[in-house]
Amino acid sequence: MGTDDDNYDAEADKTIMACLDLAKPRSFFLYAGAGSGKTRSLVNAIRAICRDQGRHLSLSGRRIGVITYTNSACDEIKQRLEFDPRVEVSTIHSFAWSLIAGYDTDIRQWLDQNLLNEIAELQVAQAKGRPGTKATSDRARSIESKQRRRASLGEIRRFIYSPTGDNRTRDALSHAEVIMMTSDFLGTKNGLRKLLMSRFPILLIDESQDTNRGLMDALLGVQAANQTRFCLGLFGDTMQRIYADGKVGLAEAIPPDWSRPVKRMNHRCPSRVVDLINKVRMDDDGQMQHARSDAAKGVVRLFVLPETTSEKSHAEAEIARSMSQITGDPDWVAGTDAIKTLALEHLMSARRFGFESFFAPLYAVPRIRTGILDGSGAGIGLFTREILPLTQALAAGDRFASAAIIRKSSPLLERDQLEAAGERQLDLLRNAKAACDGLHALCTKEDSPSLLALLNYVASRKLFTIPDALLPFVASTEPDDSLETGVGHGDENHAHGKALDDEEAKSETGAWRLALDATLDQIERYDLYVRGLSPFDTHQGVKGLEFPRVMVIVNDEEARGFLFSYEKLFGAKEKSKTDIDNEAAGKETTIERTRRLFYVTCSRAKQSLAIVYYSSSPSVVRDAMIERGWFEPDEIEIIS
Ligand SMILES: Nc1ncnc2c1ncn2[C@@H]1O[C@H](COP(=O)(O)OP(=O)(O)OP(=O)(O)O)[C@@H](O)[C@H]1O
Repeated sequence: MGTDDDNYDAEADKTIMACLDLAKPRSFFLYAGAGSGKTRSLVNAIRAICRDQGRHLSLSGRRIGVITYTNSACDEIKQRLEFDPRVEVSTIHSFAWSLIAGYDTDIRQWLDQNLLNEIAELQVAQAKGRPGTKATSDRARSIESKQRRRASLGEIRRFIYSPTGDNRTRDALSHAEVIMMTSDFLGTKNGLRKLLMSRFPILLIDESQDTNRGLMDALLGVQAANQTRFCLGLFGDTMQRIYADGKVGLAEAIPPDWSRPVKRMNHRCPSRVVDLINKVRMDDDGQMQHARSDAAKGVVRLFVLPETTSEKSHAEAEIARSMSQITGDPDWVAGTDAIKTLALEHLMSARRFGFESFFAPLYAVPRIRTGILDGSGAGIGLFTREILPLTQALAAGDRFASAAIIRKSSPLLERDQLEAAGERQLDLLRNAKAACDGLHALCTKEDSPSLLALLNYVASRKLFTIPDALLPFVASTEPDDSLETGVGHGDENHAHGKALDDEEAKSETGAWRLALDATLDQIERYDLYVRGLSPFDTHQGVKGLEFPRVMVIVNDEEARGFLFSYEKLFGAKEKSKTDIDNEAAGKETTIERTRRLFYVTCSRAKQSLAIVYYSSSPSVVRDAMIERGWFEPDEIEIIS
């Protein structure tokens, strides 16, 4: 049966291939449920174009553009296409930047106008606000900083966009600015539209339900004006729109002459999970999927616990044990790596995986949040890309790896230094080795040294360059041979045990002051987490991925967000007045948003799925779930 199932939706792939004709392109919209093989169709379609029309592409110097949602999806697709040079796979931000980079005059004008608009908006709010409040002083600061930035625009010759830069400079553009600018330019500048089409006659977008709506509108505009020259291929699932950025009503905005291939089979999930996600979807658009005929039945369980459960990690370990017994699958207890645990909020993962004291303070500062989440923030790289790998190489006695890190990033062995040293090069090497030995000694002396101690040691030995964000915590940058003093400097400088006032804790410097108290083992776990290599992730972060065993943690109270409410979705809490008003006005409600998120998490499971739900009213949840038919009575366990 397997092969029949493999070809169940083969018609959709044929339709797509027919659209991707460079001589006669047609745009298409492949919207289908989870696990239906959309990403697979995308990769197959590109392979087919390269095979059949690759020569034509190469001769005309054009490429197929592919936009993915995350860097890891980008790498995955590149690999599956064996890094074919005729295909350019990028995230939306790098794609946008590749179009507008170098148009510095246009960028400067846009920024100038945008800053003017932002300042005007802030001034209106300021005029209405009460004087003397915190909001007023924040706004005043923001106005000032925008005015300063505006005044300095003339001095910037070349703007940069550096998603992984450790130092933010005045010429750097933010993620949001790059996207907004590109959307505006595509809407108004004919030259840029032509450039886009001549570079990428075919542009395919994966997970397009979450593509920034401004940019999506701009691309739809380009397509509408150039139907015979430009093919836009959208892959996605409206039920999986989980970010606020995506275009609401995208399906309705697609012109009638586009092709709309259909896929109905779920190739990923066992039949019980397909059944569950079909039911979850019933109240949305009612689209149904079939499981493969060779799919296992699989297991789904709902464990409901009181919100007040104190030892949550312990309860979750017990549940994993139960799942192992229920499923007969020993991997549920084979160590956390075999399970993927999905939490609603990063802090919940940080708490469970053990990197909260490093992460929480930095994550609390909105301005630097993105960089903290993707590991690119200012100051982060010193720990994750330099100190951590070096200490690991030293601990493993891997002299080759430690030498490679030093050569790559340490100022001690920079080429200029080596050249200037002439005969004394050996001294430099000895000095670098002594600095490494000292670092190793610091790490072995304490269980796991504090980041502050490490920072000060590294600064005192000039082992790595200290990024601006961390300079306030370095007591002295003079060389210092004493390990003890190196550590001591930090303690002096650092307000140990001193509570920070609110204002300071919310600033980047205040946040670092707290985060530097964390130990190096937290960096190790944080690094695994942001690279997607830990057993934890968020409900949102696993879009597009799949895992054999999935544990979904649901806890509104711990997540403290306002965008999602599982309590309302599961019937433990009444709809609010706003929900009812939104519903009446045809606007999106919290319940709809949460339902889509729940659909995404459940549909990641390839074998078995445990939902661990901390609720204010466990028995109400059980009754509601049975009544709605999402779970059978024997699939629900209340743990008190
Ligand atoms: N026709 C097929 N035959 C066999 N396996 C398939 C087929 N299509 C997809 N699969 C497998 O099913 C799984 C899901 O495929 P894929 O990730 O492409 O789905 P998707 O539609 O992009 O999912 P999602 O929307 O959940 O991200 C993958 O393991 C893939 O290899």
